[in-house]
Amino acid sequence: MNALHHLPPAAPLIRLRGVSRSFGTDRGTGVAAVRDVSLDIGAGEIFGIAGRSGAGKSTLLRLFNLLERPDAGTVTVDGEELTRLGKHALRAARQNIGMIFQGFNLLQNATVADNVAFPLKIHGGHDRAAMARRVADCLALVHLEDKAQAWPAQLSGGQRQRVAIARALASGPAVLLCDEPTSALDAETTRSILATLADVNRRLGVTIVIVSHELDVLAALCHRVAVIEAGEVAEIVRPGTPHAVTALGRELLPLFASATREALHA
Ligand SMILES: Nc1ncnc2c1ncn2[C@@H]1O[C@H](COP(=O)(O)OP(=O)(O)OP(=O)(O)O)[C@@H](O)[C@H]1O
Repeated sequence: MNALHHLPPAAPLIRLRGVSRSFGTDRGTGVAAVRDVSLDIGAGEIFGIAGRSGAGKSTLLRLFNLLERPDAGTVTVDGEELTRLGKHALRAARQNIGMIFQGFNLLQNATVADNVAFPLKIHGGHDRAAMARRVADCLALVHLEDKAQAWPAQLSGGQRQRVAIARALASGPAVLLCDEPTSALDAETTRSILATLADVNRRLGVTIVIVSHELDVLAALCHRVAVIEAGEVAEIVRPGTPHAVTALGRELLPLFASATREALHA
């Protein structure tokens, strides 16, 4: 189904047009992981990506910042068509797109503060005082001011993911991509990470795209959720959708009424 039926009314911050990505096609055993996906995601939206294992969720997410290069189609973020950019310009454009992962991906040999400062150091242009202020602001946003000098190994899983969120926000991105951000966490910690993401969205206006196999996580946090089947957008559901056409969509709909969602969107 073509997702253009579900465009948000405002000008989209993220626009995918006819995006496809296959793996291993040269050997004739190719997997079409993402097939001709067109999507618009509005500024300030929290957009979920659901799907069974192997449906193409992570590949689709990695196309948003060109961690995966599409074989066909265009990806535009905040007015910049990423698929047209050369290496140097793409690196600059990626400062506008933060990302967090299931495994946190922190530097183990660096303090919390140095982890958060890392993207700022890489891209340069910040003096020490400005960098220190930015790191402090980002750590305050995720309530970890007191852990600046701690090492990742001294933190809980939830605290590590909050450091990863602070690091992803350090360069002031318009977009935060989240790949299974709570899958390594217990239920209570998951709720606290969802609260942090909702807070980041509300306070900073950051547009969030989140992949999760946990439907309750997506239903609690997202304004809309795309259901991916065999690399295609099978449908897009949101609270108030009268009925869903996919099995996952039908599982999602009642979950939109959860207490966690009410708390996050109060
Ligand atoms: N680097 C790669 N090389 C070859 N095949 C790949 C690669 N990455 C993904 N695939 C294949 O593409 C398809 C989609 O994978 P993807 O990881 O995007 O799915 P997913 O929905 O995120 O799955 P899961 O929920 O299990 O993580 C799968 O068949 C997978 O095996």
